[in-house]
Amino acid sequence: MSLIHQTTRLHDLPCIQLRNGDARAIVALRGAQLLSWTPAGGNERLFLSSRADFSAGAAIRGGMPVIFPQFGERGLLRRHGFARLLDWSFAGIEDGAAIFELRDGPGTADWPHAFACRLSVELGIDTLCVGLEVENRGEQAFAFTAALHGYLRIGDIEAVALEGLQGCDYEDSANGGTLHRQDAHAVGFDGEVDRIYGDIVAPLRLGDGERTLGIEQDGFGDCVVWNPGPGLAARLPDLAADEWRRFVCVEAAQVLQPMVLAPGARWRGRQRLG
Ligand SMILES: O=P(O)(O)OC[C@H]1O[C@H](O)[C@H](O)[C@@H](O)[C@@H]1O
Repeated sequence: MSLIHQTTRLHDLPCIQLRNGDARAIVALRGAQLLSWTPAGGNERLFLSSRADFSAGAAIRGGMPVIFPQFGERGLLRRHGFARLLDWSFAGIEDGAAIFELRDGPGTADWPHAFACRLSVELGIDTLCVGLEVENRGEQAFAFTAALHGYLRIGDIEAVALEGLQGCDYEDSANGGTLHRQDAHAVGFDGEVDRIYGDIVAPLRLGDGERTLGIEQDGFGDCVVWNPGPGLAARLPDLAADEWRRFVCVEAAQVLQPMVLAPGARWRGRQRLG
């Protein structure tokens, strides 16, 4: 099978729809943000909020936002950086993957560096592999943090277990950044969970009692696990009541150690779901 693409619109945003056999994915040019992924013969695997704000300048709640060059509030830029808010260009299909590009320009002036980002989306029959490449095109080194902030659709949060993190240390962002070790075999979700796990090596498995999803990453050193729980969810205007029960974010991330790129250097990270 080979990857077929066509332009489309979703929520009034220009998008690229990808097909490989019966597998489908939709990527908005805004943010190069995956909004939908359906493996062949399966159901939608990404969560997109029914109250997502698709207007210009807003961050879309759901899918897979690309976070660059700043994760969260770890720097002077706006929260989670600018990459998820800007229009990327579609560069076509290369080696079986759809390629999206973002370069420095007027929308990135707050971060005074020359760079090129390439996001690759490889749609398999029942897998999805998303890669982020960052190139320093300037004369000075720069540092960045980044993440593929996927909202993974689940049946119900109560039955969810995330395996593969046992023994990993994590920063607990929901509790003042305190440091802990994951002792339990699986991460469960009982209230707000917002953690940055470091030194990820093993593949992860997200199970919701009905199906499981394998999650692998390379290049990215960390994994952010987030669900807002009922308390924080009630304060998020772009999430409907109880929608927090329908997703878990398992984000391939480079956060704890910002990546430093010398002039001309490139970094690559990717996450594989399936
Ligand atoms: O609401 P957003 O800006 O999209 O951020 C959503 C979430 O992103 C990450 O997962 C962070 O770890 C969380 O602290 C944050 O709440």
